[in-house]
Amino acid sequence: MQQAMIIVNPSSGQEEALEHVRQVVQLLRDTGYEITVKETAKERDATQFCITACMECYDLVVSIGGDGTLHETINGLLDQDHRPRLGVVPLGTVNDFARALQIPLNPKEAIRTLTSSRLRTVDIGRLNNQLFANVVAAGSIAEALSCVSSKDKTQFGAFAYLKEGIKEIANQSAHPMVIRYDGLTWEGDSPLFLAALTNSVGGFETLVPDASVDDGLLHCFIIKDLNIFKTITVSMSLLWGNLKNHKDVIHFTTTHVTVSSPDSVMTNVDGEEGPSLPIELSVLPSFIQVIVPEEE
Ligand SMILES: Nc1ncnc2c1ncn2[C@@H]1O[C@H](COP(=O)(O)OP(=O)(O)OP(=O)(O)O)[C@@H](O)[C@H]1O
Repeated sequence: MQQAMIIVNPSSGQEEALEHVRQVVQLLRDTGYEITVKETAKERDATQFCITACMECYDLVVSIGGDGTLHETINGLLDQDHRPRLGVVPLGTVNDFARALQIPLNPKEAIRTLTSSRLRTVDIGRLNNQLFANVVAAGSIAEALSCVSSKDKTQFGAFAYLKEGIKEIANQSAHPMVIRYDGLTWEGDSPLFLAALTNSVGGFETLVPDASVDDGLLHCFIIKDLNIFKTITVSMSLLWGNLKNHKDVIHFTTTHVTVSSPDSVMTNVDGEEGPSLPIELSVLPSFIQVIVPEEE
């Protein structure tokens, strides 16, 4: 019999997570899985549970929660020989990973998708000694994004991030950064360096429209030091899906990049606060298999 582990953050999804778990258990049991349910109580629990699933050769891990729970779950796959398939039931406010894979954002529909026979092979990123599923941002805007409240995210969606980002640029708080990739070095003041694996970043599917989950690439952006007027034009470019062509934005794709600064600069990793610079990023191509909806 195949074994599935359900990792659930009971505090996500307006406290309805446990009701969704009951449906997932029923569905997967009917499909012939033996089920283990693990509820997270604190940071890193999801990582520990996923490590157990790898060591005990589970066939499937289902992450029920927001992008934070998903991020912690995939971190259990680091340096493991056996990596279970992944199912996702998105209960967060942004759900970038589900968006990028066209997994329904409605939890009930996402649960039905778990019986799909279609798997998608997906790249994962490595940041120093941890993994990420979607995006790493560094700089003063990244710091501001970590402070976006759940209330604002629920109320304004992706625009809550835009609001904080614009406010931060208006504060003119760029940091000196040194960014090295493919034998090249960029040095200058920047309020934001961003590396995305997927086309959905902070709920914006227009930021990196051409990124795909299996292209083996980090899609990187360096925003140059901006004044208020340029901030508006950069924001418009983001919304229109052509940020990479803006003259105050440097865009490149790579498989390996390092970012450092003489200042103390924080990062944001998959929407949660990350380590401070320096960071080294790389791609782990075709790292996991994720259950996605059947093709129409
Ligand atoms: N039982 C728990 N109670 C409170 N927090 C928890 C619990 N279990 C895990 N956490 C922490 O909550 C963090 C955020 O969880 P998650 O992203 O799933 O939910 P969310 O905040 O609803 O989503 P979003 O960030 O998209 O709004 C996780 O990174 C984890 O460290």
